[in-house]
Amino acid sequence: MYGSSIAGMEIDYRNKLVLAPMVRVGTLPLRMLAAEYGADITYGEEIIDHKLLKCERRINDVLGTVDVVEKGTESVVFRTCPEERSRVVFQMGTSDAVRALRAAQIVCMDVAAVDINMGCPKAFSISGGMGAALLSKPELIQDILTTLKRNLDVPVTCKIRLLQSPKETVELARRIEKTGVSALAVHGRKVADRPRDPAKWSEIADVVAAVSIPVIANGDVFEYEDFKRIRVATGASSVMAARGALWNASMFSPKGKLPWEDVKIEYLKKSILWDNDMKSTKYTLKEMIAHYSCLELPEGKAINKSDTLADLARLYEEDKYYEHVNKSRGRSR
Ligand SMILES: Cc1cc2nc3c(=O)[nH]c(=O)nc-3n(C[C@H](O)[C@H](O)[C@H](O)COP(=O)(O)O)c2cc1C
Repeated sequence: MYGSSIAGMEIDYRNKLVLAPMVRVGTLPLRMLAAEYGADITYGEEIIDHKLLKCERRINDVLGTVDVVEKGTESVVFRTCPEERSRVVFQMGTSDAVRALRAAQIVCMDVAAVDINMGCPKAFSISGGMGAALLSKPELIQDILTTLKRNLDVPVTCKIRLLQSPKETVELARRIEKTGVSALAVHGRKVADRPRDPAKWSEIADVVAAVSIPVIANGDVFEYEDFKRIRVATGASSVMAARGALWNASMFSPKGKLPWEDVKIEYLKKSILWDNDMKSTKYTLKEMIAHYSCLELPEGKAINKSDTLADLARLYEEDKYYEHVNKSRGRSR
């Protein structure tokens, strides 16, 4: 059912495997695929409050989805469906409590929780006072989180990076806990760290020891076994994976990883099924190929030249599936 009330319902953040928020990657197909393999909670990509405020909510009867679409256009900013309602987390970029609340109200009836990104080190985030810029503004963090917490019926959470010293990170985590958030995700890297720098699990452990809300540990979890390793090392309630899941979403499966080529095709099929944004599908496929193979080979070049999902379906000999999906949509109209 679309938008039916789950007011007051809390996600259980204990012992969960979580798909991390990833720009351009964490759209509906990857979220559904990760959940199929075993992810319990799936974050959407970060969407900036300013962008959300230009959008309206539309029911898409053809796909069976709820679409958040830029007004006056057909540009889908966020697509979700009732099947993922109990596990999808909407992540937002913001630098202002009132704006964050107005934006969150557009999506909150269709998602399980709202998360604020306090870790993005990219220039566009920092210059807008968002993402990691918030880490040095504890009063603003408090204002944003308490405003959302008081006015939304869904759980509110945030995702931070490590500060300069474990003491500073712990102080911030304690302040965040006081706002009443339901969980805190900690990416075990500092703002200046690069993805290749090892995540500091011991500094996540310091946060876990200092707060009593569930902590979601994030950083360098690539294999199913790593979920247990990071939980043992940090004591965290739950674990979040980003790049590992982007490269091979079957990492969430207790049965072990499937060959990445198979997962790639499953991802393409989900993209077709949910009529995903072509830029998101192309980017995600290219990231998989760049990791396991090479974008300079014919496959990568062909993806670059593809303009539509139909082109990709043809490239991977999934044209029959593409036609079948489109025919059945025609019938449901
Ligand atoms: C392609 C990509 C996009 C990302 N986008 C976001 C985002 O939208 N919001 C966010 O909080 N973190 C984002 N991140 C950071 C991840 O959520 C995660 O914190 C980081 O990659 C560390 O986890 P890992 O070691 O499992 O990759 C992104 C990471 C990647 C690789």
